[in-house]
This record gives sequence, C-alpha cells and structure tokens, in this order.
Amino acid sequence: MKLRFTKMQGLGNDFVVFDAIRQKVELTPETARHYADRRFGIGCDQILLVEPPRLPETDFHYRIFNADGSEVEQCGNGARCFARFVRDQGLTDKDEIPVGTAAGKIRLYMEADGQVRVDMGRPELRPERIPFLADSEADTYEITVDGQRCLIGAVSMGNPHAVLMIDDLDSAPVAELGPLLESHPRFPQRVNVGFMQILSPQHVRLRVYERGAGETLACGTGACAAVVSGQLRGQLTTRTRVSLRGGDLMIEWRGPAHSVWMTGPAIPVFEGEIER
Ligand SMILES: N[C@H](CCC[C@H](N)C(=O)O)C(=O)O
Repeated sequence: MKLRFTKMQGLGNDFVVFDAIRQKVELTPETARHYADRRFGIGCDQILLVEPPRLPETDFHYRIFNADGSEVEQCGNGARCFARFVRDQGLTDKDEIPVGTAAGKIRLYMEADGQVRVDMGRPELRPERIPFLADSEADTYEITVDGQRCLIGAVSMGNPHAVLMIDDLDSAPVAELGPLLESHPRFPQRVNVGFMQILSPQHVRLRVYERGAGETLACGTGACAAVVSGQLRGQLTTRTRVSLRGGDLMIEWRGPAHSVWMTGPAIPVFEGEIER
C-alpha cells in the first residue's frame, strides 16, 4: 500500500505533508523517522499531518512530528505550508483558515501576494508552562551550560524556545551549544535554541538549533520567540524583520496581551508516493 505525500518548504525548513483526511495515515515515531530520513526515506525536518477538525470552530487539525520522531505542539513554517497545502489540494477555498493544534487554535490567512500570514497566538512566558525550571518569571535567565554561564530568554509559542543574544552570528557556537542547551535538564521537554544578532530595533538575524531536528534553515516559532525575547529585553520594536539562513520572516507583536503574527512564504516542491 502506498501513501501520497507533498514535499513543501518554508524558507528552506522542509516538510513532508500527508493528507490524513482522504487517506489513512498511521504515524509512529519509527515510521516518522523513516519518512524524514534523507537517505532511506523522503527526507525533511518535520512531517505534517492534515486531519479532520478536533477543536470547536476549526476546519482542520494539524499534527507535527520532528525528524527524530517526536510529536510536538507547534510549527510556524509548517503552519504556512499547511495553509498552502489545503488550498492547493482543494480541501478548502477559504482565505482565513482556523486550525487546531496540540497547542490550541491558530488562524492562517492567505495573502494576495501568495505569502501566508499566521496568528500564532499569545506567547507563554510562565516558566512552568514553557516548561523551564526557574524560581520566577523573568525577561532573562542565567543558565550554566558545559561550565559556561549563558543568559537566555525563555518563551513558549506552544513549543519551548531558549533565545541567546549573539554579537556575530556567523561565528556563533550553534553546533556546540545547540545540542547542549536542547537537552539541558532545566528544559524537561527539551528546547529549541535560537541564536539572535540584533542589527537594529526593526531587524535581526537568527539561527535556530531545533529540538528534534538540529539546525534548520529557518524556524517560524523560533522567529516569533526571538522577537518576543528581544522586545522583553527592550531592544526591538513591535514589527521586526527576521533574517534566517533560508530567508526573511516578518514578525509583529504588540505585547503580552497580544498574539504574535508571522508572515512569510510557503512553497510546494514535489508530490510523490511512498510504501507505507
Ligand atoms: N523543532 C520544533 C518543531 C518545529 C518548529 C519549526 N520548524 C517552526 O517552523 O516553528 C520543536 O520541537 O518544537
């Protein structure tokens, strides 16, 4: 039996998307790892499942699996690809698409220029909800990694993020520090690690070592978390261009009572079938 899939990418963060409405898809961590494997499978950073709605007032449910097989709560670049997929596949003709995720509801908006704008919901800053082990909520936290003292921001966009400020992104120790922070004991569910260089109050560069996938060319929730952390530190305005290795996202946030908005591209690459 074969499974139909669509390969998609958002700024080089790539996905295998399965329509689990019109075909039966049963993913396990093992099969997710296989499909994500760039030599033995199809190859991607994350696998996205398009399912019938589960939450009230939503049109679809959206599930995300990292390349390591772990199921996670949210994926920003994937949300944009989700919107493009359900439109291209004729599963909806709406320009505003309410979607349920393990982290709650998000709303996807098809823009006239082909980009997708997403209401990513409000960031979660309470340590126990990130989750992050800390005595109290703060804009920054000291954490010791491999004997080094680092200053991080800690933010959840439904999935956990640690954000470090870096003076020169090109020489940032992403490969060394990323995995050490990803599995740091103060993050009980592991964490995505963002390395941010602030160029101006309206423009940052960002690299992300993703939980369960390693460094990716872009991370949508990482861009949201980085802008939230940069604003909490008083260094960014409410509308910031985030330049990632794979391209730019526009992120807007007007403060704790508001959603974070993300706008960027979503591109289909090819369709195919794979043995179940
Ligand atoms: N690695 C993330 C999931 C994918 C997020 C990323 N691809 C995005 O665009 O937000 C995690 O384990 O929480």
